[in-house]
Amino acid sequence: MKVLVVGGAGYIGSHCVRQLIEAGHQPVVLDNLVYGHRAAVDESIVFYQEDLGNRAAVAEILKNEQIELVMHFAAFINVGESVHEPLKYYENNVGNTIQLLQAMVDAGVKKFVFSSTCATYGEPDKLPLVEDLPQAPINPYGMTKLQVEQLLKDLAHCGKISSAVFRYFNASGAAIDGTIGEDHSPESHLIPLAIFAATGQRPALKVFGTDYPTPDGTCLRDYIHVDDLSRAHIAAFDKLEADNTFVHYNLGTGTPISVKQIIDSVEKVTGLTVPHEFAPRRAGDPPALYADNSKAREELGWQPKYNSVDDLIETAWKWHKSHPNGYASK
Ligand SMILES: NC(=O)c1ccc[n+]([C@@H]2O[C@H](COP(=O)([O-])OP(=O)(O)OC[C@H]3O[C@@H](n4cnc5c(N)ncnc54)[C@H](O)[C@@H]3O)[C@@H](O)[C@H]2O)c1
Ligand SMILES: O=c1ccn([C@@H]2O[C@H](COP(=O)(O)OP(=O)(O)O[C@H]3O[C@H](CO)[C@H](O)[C@H](O)[C@H]3O)[C@@H](O)[C@H]2O)c(=O)[nH]1
Repeated sequence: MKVLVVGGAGYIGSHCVRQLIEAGHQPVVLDNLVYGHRAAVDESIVFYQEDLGNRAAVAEILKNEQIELVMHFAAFINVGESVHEPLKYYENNVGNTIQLLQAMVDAGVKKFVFSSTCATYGEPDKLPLVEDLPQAPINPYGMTKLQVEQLLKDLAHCGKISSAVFRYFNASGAAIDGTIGEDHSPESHLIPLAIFAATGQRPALKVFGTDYPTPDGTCLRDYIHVDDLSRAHIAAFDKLEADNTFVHYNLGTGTPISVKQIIDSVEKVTGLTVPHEFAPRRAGDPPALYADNSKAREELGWQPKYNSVDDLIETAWKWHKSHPNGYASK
């Protein structure tokens, strides 16, 4: 299948490009490089430095490249920033996505895979999270993703575009060979920050909240390896053959892991100490988020390969050790 990977120079998109090639597909990447890295995508891959909101240019690319399916990873992803700059988030995550979908309709491309998030569930009453729980995001970032999900349902209903939507839990880890990995700027995610604290590249890690109603008082999350995410996306391609399709899946391991457990694991894997200090809760953090992933297992025949957080952190460590300054290390 010839696939346009929008946001393919970003963290998750670049890993998916690799998995697409391994699975025998032909990826073409579109990214405006506002946050992505050209070096995250092999030079042999056709690369368009373009904004997804440029409907005419994207339609042209879709037609010229004879694209059959679009995978959409491009978005602004910082929850805290979305609270202070909602327009920036609605403009890119919703407005530009509408332009992309319009371009697909213009070019007659009908298959779409979308990166959504567990943030669409807000603060759930029940755990683990199953897909049919109510979606009530508590921040603009989550709301932009929920709005696109709704639009995709409507587009499936009228037969214009069939979609597979994936609600990711905490995307983590790096390619097994350590050649590509996570390089967000600014970095806000726990695992890279814990590693940077261990190596002395950053100050002590702040543990946001130690008084949560969890076994050790710190937040519980579900850390899922980027390659496991990518494999689930590819497993859903068959579902998109039929018109009027809208399928949606949680992607997590199903195992809750606390912030303290992540610190312990980083110390074990790196052999270094993670200097850390206790800090107040971070606004908008639910105490616990972890997936019931049985729907993806049953319907896609998918299962995560990385069920041990040590194995997952091992891959992140291999990347950070060999690229202490991310892609700028090259
Ligand atoms: N990282 C996580 O833990 C996580 C969790 C849940 C959902 N997601 C979703 O997964 C997707 C990928 O996340 P990521 O961590 O890889 O983010 P990322 O920032 O590393 O990648 C996003 C890519 O999109 C590109 N981009 C942004 N706006 C663009 C535009 N207008 N035109 C063209 N390119 C544009 C950026 O340059 C970047 O390369 C996002 O949609 C995010 O909301 C991520
Ligand atoms: O310096 C830090 C950073 C994080 N944490 C804690 O570590 C856990 C994980 O935090 P991350 O920022 O790594 O991830 P989030 O769970 O906040 O965010 C994830 O889920 C969000 C939805 O809620 C978005 O989708 C986001 O892109 C995705 O990474 C949270 O309990 C957070 O409070 C710390 O204690 N210290």
